Amino acid sequence: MNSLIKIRRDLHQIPELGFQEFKTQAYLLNYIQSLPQERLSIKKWKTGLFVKVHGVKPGKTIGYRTDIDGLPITEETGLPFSSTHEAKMHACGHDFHMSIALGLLTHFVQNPIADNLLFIFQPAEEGPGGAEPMLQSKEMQEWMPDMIFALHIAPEYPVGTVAIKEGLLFANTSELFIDLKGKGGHAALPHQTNDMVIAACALVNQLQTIVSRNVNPLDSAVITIGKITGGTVQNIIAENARLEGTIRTLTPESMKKVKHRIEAIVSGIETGFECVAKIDYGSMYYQVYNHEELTKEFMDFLKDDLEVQLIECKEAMTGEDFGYLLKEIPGFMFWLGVDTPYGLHHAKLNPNEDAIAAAVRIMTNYITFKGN
Ligand SMILES: CC(=O)N[C@@H](CCC[C@H](N)C(=O)O)C(=O)O
Repeated sequence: MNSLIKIRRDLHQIPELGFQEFKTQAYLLNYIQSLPQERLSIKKWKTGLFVKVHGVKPGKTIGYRTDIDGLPITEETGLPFSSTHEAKMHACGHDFHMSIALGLLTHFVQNPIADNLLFIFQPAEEGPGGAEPMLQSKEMQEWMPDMIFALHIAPEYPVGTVAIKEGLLFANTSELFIDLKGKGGHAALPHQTNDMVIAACALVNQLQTIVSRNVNPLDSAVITIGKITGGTVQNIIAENARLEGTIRTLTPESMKKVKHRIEAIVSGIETGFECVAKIDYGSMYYQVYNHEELTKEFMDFLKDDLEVQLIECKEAMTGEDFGYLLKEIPGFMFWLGVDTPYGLHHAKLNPNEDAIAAAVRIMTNYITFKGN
């Protein structure tokens, strides 16, 4: 078996949630320390890593970032190398992203280029967000790259596909948690209570009017409530309910507007249902905005590559805290085709492993071109 596929399968078996990536960090470190060390400098940052490959005649530093965390999903792929961590899964391709980064790192340790390379192994992309604090860290400030690249697997495209666009690629995101507190009581005596199951249902419905009635139809936004909890048993009226969701917008300005509307609607629910509500926006990610010139240059570079199918894609409502790095450092992210029927965040996601070698080849060529 190809060694990067073995690495991917090893990592696939040990998914860990944001800032708990202890085994993942140890695995990455163990592998990186097994490479020739002459050109390497390594710094740990929380559960992540910064790894610098010193160039032979450095003029600049090229950054490459991978995320390393998994999701709270129970895997249903039935693969022999399924997750060994209960209710956790690499269902967003971060096992692929890490293997590709290690493939690049291995290549450039063995075949150094003129410029320095900085590999960033970033925790907590799925939440609460590792990119922004990593960017602010003294470790990164000392090794700040001049440009930075990353990729994300895309189930819908065949292997060999690179899908990218200049400018906005991924949305602005904000988590959304709303706690409702009313007055519980006997199921047969509703007039003595303020039922938070009813309030939560009304709130979910009213939240849907924001996208349909407050956002310009030529703009776009998403409000998804992914989880509702409330109540205790079937014959007690619920005193508490909690909605958990996420907001996606195409601009930071629309995010402000959507939040303003959420606050107005929640305040109406408080009045209408005589309850108390608390909104918490959790973690927020800045949009992924690809640097125009570098993206165009990358696309031109790929046009001569007969093994790559280049697609100029549309922006997506997915979020990525890589956006914080792109806000400060020129660079881009692209979608990498992995050809599989189940989407990101699905318990049956099973990407085609041929995409690992394809990505390593593409990015080895591009980084070599940029760094010599
Ligand atoms: C690529 C991808 O799927 N990213 C996640 C980022 C999650 C951000 C945050 N936890 C949220 O839910 O708002 C996504 O869900 O798009």
